[in-house]
Amino acid sequence: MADQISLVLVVFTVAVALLHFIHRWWNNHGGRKRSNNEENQEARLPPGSTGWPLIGESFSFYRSVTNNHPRKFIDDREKRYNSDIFVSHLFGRRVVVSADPQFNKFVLQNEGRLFKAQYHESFKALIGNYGIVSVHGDLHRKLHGIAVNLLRFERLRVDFMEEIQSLVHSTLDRWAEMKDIALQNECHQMVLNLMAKQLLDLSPSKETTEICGLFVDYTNAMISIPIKIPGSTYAKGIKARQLLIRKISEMIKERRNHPQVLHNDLLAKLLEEGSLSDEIICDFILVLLFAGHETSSRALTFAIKFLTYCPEAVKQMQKEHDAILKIKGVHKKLEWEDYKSMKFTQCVINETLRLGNFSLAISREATKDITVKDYLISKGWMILVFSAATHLRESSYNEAFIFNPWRWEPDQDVSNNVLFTPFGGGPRLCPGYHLAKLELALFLHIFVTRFRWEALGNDRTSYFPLPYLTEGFPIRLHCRQ
Ligand code: HEM
Repeated sequence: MADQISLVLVVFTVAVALLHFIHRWWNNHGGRKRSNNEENQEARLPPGSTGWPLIGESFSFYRSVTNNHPRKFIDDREKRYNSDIFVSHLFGRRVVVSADPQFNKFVLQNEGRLFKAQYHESFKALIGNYGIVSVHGDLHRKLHGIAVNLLRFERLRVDFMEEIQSLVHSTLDRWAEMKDIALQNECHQMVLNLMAKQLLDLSPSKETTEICGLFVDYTNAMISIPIKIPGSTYAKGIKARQLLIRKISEMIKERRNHPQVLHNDLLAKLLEEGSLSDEIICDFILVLLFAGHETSSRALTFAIKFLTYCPEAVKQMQKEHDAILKIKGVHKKLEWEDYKSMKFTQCVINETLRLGNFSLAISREATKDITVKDYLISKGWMILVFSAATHLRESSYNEAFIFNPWRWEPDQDVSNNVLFTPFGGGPRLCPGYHLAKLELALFLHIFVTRFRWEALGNDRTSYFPLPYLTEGFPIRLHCRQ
């Protein structure tokens, strides 16, 4: 027995020593030295570690972003290296992680010149050849311009204001009957219905529920291990993409065959444009559907979650919105001026976007060698623009982990705030920026004027791969009056 224990101890010690040796060798040779630069340039890489072979520092990163504290990964390394730009190795790639707001802004502004959005082939297979997020150059400029134009202020004012309110009201009628709802799922379906209506003129029906189901598979595949074997999450996502593209493509054919039937939606405007092929339109619509509902629906859920634990903010919201209702009358739809008058609501929205971090980090690839703070980032390196780190930095936001909408009262105009970038920046700045804020404001108006509510149980936040509440945030609704 003693012999066996000794043998186990020896094997264990040798294994630990071996792993330690591999770890050191990887950091000294594997991770750093594979840069295409000479020795003197290597020395100027940002500080950092490429962690363990293959897995790198993925586990520490994963633990941090799934544990309610997405800054921990950054905090630990900032302390260790005394730098907010450092090297790491995440999910199979060596990366430069940046929590430096000025450098982050520089990276996003220089998209297409010094950096480019670059995604793995498996992701591109889901997005399509012409999905706006993965195209570059002239085609990107054209598609981005079309998206900005389709979602600009004037369009929102005319085409979206009324529709959003009707859909939110009819959804909340249903919620009022249900009383207990799983808010996260419900918001997901509601925002998908909104996008389906605005993009494809589809009213809530069996078809939109089916599309929502396909989107679950599609979204899961975006964040899965990309193995395309029958039954795998990734394979299901590819299948969902095919079905979704087929649906959009059939709608395009139908519209081309029956031009006399008029539709007031974004697909109609894309067809009027006349310069895009059907394949481009299909990929474009699919990405808009995806980008437009995955982020906004989470923002709606988180806004209610944050408010739930901040009764003072709920009181102030109700005061603001009850006053608007009193002037308008209960049955009249809100107009643009009413939306613009929601001052405290804008603070709640900013704070929700800051604390919710619906786009935790944005990745880019360096297309040239770049020097920053005396560090050299070589061409081909991936850069992780960690906007959440800036949003949750104590030195920028006092008690950064506390929901405090009043912090935005002195300065609600965030357009030039380099510390606050929930919608990214530069040539890929989110074109749905204004729509998302409008959806949030109108939803909050209708929700707080119609309901009081309470949370049913405790929920935990995970930020990976997209922020979500682990229990789906079940709530009980009570009609006000
Ligand atoms: C709270 C809601 C939203 C947040 C936090 C958000 C965030 C972002 C961010 C950070 C980016 C930049 C990604 C990058 O630089 O790689 C982006 C891009 C994009 N967003 Fe949004 N978004 C939201 C809502 C929407 C909505 C409602 C739509 C459309 C209906 C939309 C459509 C897009 C599109 C098409 C892109 C790609 C732009 C490009 O690559 O040129 N987003 N979004």
